[in-house]
Amino acid sequence: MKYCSTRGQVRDLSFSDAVMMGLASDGGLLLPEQIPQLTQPQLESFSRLSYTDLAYEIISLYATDVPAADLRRLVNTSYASFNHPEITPVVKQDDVYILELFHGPTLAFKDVALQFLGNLFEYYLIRDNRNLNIIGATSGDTGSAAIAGVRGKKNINIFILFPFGRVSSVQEMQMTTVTDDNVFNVAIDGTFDDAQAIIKEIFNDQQFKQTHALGSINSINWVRVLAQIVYYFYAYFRVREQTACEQVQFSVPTGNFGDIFAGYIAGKMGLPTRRFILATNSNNILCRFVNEGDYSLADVHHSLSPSMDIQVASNFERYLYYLYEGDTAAVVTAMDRFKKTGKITFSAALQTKIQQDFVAASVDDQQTLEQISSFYHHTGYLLDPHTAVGVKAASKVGEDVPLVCLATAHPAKFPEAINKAIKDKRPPLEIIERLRGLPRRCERLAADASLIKEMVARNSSKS
Ligand SMILES: Cc1ncc(COP(=O)(O)O)c(C=O)c1O
Ligand SMILES: N[C@@H](CCOP(=O)(O)O)C(=O)O
Repeated sequence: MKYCSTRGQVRDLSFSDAVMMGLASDGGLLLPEQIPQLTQPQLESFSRLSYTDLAYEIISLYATDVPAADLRRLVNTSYASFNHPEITPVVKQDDVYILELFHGPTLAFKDVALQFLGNLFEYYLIRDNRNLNIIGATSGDTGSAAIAGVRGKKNINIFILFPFGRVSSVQEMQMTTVTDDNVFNVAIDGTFDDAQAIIKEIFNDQQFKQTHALGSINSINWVRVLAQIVYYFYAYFRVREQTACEQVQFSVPTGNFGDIFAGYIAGKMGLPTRRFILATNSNNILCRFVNEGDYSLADVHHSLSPSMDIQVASNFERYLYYLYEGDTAAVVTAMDRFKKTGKITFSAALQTKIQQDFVAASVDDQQTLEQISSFYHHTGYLLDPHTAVGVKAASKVGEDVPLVCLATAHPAKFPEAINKAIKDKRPPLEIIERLRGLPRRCERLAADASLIKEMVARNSSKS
């Protein structure tokens, strides 16, 4: 399998080179040159596999230059850190299938890919005897999952930027209580979008990137998307066992468009699914894109589902590549226009195509709180605010097939929102309680790429 950029200037990369390149050197995002199509017998044989075996089979279709025995070991090691034997179990609550993606070390879906990516990085670094400086942006969950994926690993430094005061207290504690020498937490004065823009700006300085051996853990990195494809298949097989359904529908709470894009790729591989439900909070740029063909920037709102407080959705560019049928010049024109004007509009014909892939709804904070509360009182099951956005959106635009809602985080990560939804309800968890009172390390900086570069340069030789 070879990889190419959405912007057309990079092609023919191996999987390993794509992993290490992160952001494509022409400023685009990397994608596989073809998407493998699963045959019916393959689907049937995959349906009987455990999560880790399924992950191995799917990842091996894309990671074609990693020797089979090494890949199997990497996959097995990555999912051994999960606290549920099924890794991503599906539980039925009322008439909704909840795909629980929060059984990893930091209690969010990010662990599914970042445990694997951390191990993959370590594998390459040992093999090639080199160092890596990871830089990443987080609105709360990617940061702690990435840190958990690489902490204690030799030859790696990690620098994580998060928006000051905009992540939940638990998310901040999960990051800043990791005081290992190779972990650098930076609270920036700005939004997640500012943090992500800084990361892309630094990656686009090719000389700095080479000199300091930069690596990416955000969904900029194809591996993030790849590892997330697996659980869409896993969930479909579990629901099919219970319902004998031909198709399911997934509702995906969305911010950076990475998770739902993984589902979209699964669909292209042959997953029997209806249109994906794209669920946003009040930061609804993606919802407007689907419903009105209007992808235009607005201010970032601070919501009760803070990990989705995003306007500039990184993986949107990957979807554009398919929407424009691989026309990289059209992708470049659209991305340039967005950079200059903050807006891309889509013709009626393109809107029809978009609406064949997605339906969308946006859910405000009040509706999120009501959804958490009503679901809890009806079923006894506590939804985190992001998951609640997905469940509520599905009630607005879902179709008449079994519904799988992605539970992207554990409610214990968002005590403020839970407490607002259900008076006096606190979902304490031992692994979080243990962090309280631990020493913390975090630097606060202005949202300025040059300050982050200085920090990386100052520390990069220490790995
Ligand atoms: C808990 C949670 N749910 C949903 C999302 C949205 O996922 P994506 O950014 O891949 O669209 C995020 C952040 O990315 C998150 O942390
Ligand atoms: N919601 C994310 C934002 C970063 O997205 P990513 O999927 O590109 O890493 C977070 O929790 O940090």
